[in-house]
Amino acid sequence: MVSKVSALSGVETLLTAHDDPLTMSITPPATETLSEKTERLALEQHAKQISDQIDQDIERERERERKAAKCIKVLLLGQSESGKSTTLKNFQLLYDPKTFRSQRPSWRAVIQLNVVRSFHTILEAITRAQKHDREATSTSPSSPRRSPSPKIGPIQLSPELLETKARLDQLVDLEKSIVDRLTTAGGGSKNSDLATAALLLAPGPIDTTIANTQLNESPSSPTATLKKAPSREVAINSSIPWKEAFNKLLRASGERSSIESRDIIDFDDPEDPGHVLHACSKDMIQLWNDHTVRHLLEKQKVRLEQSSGFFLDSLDRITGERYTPTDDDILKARLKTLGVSEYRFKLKDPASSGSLRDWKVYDVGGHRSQRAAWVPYFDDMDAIIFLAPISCFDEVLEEDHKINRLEDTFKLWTSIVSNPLLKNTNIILFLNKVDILRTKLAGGVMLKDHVVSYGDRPNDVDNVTAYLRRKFAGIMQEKSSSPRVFYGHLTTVIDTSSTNKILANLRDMLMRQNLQQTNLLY
Ligand SMILES: Nc1nc2c(ncn2[C@@H]2O[C@H](COP(=O)(O)OP(=O)(O)OP(=O)(O)O)[C@@H](O)[C@H]2O)c(=O)[nH]1
Ligand SMILES: [Mg+2]
Repeated sequence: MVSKVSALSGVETLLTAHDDPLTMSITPPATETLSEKTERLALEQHAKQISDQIDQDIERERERERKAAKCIKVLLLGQSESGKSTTLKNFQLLYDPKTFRSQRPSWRAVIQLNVVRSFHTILEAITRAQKHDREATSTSPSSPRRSPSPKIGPIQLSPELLETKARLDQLVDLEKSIVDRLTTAGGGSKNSDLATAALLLAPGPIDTTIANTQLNESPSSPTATLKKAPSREVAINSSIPWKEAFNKLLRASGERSSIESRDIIDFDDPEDPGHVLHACSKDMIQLWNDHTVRHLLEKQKVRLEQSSGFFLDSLDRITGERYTPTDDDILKARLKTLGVSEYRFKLKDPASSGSLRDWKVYDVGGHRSQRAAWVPYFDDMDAIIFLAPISCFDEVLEEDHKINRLEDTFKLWTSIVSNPLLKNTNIILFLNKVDILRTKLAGGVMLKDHVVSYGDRPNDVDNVTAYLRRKFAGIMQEKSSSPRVFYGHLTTVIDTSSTNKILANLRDMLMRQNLQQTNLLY
């Protein structure tokens, strides 16, 4: 039997079941007088008002929760090696340090790989110099056309140096084994997570021809010498949680259950590349500090100090027996991104009494072949952080040696600010790698040789950054798909303290905007 009761409205009370206990308990007595009835109806009216108020409060609270739950989304964009993944690491270190630090063992392997690759480059440079040396001595003076390239020239390589080099040749094999270890824990496919984790070698062999270390001409300046980016890199398919998989694997092999990274790193594992690195430590340090080696690298324009994943100034520490990466090491580690990956954080919202707000930060691969994957993420972003590596004004794209990296960045910036899908999205520019820019300018590399319009302005960091900043702002003003405020920051995203301040300001701005949009703040 059905009984429908509107308990708080006496007038509208509908009784269909006179024997229902609840109905009977609220039915007015038959002897009710007029004044009793008036008093009862007034009470019921008052109760209804309270009930309605409660309903409204509940509904408002639900609405607030619904709106507050709207997550803030940030997309990191920029060309390859602009610093997107490093910016993401800063987010993680700032807002999810526990997860960041639990990933130390995987980053340790990447850092070892970076070190070994740097040595691979040095060994190749020495081989090139040897080849030139041989060519120089075998060339007869009567055939001047075959004289060695003036860019390299004969360099006297001592027998000791060549012996050191021969001992370090084993690092090339170590490189392969570290990649294997990162992918399938030693080459097998026992661990299915890692078997599919696919740390990939980007296509193209290491190109060691002398011509590539010399002339690549910038379209903006026919006389400019451009630095060739390394042509082979290890990349990660970001759709797979490789760090977690790698940690899991190490835990399994070490039969450890703790998630503390120091416990996970199994220093006694005979397969750990750390043993070979430690055994080679003295030779590595000696080779890197050798004057002849530095000289031939300089002659071949191999500037490892300015390249990604440079750790050679910390060899002593990194080749130590029980090396564990620091936070700074992890920020400097280089692993190319493939695909798009989403990272979630919960951040305290200072504007709403410290309640937690979900954030999603998307990191994408910046290589040209990866850029088509960006577009589906343009919808519904609160902000884009665009990374412009301004130190790269004298470099070419790894994927196309005819294209200057700064020119590519300007083109990308133009296409992002003018994209109609992004007209409601905040765009924040990071003019990144200011530290490298400073070193380059101090070393005499002239911006005007690559950006003709710079003219005879002083070649120092203040003037150069102000000029580039104006250029980016000008493009935004001219091309933007909607009126926008230009947010431009000079950054060195491997420097956590300065980057954290910028990210904290960004966080506050986005939280405030998000609240304004949901009409809760005002
Ligand atoms: N010295 C210096 N190095 C930086 C800076 N920003 C990033 N790096 C380094 O540059 C390298 C490339 O940075 P990533 O963050 O991997 O670049 P990315 O934009 O994610 O590159 P892709 O994944 O290929 O798209 C890493 O080794 C970083 O540590 C900076 O401001 N200064
Ligand atoms: Mg990346």
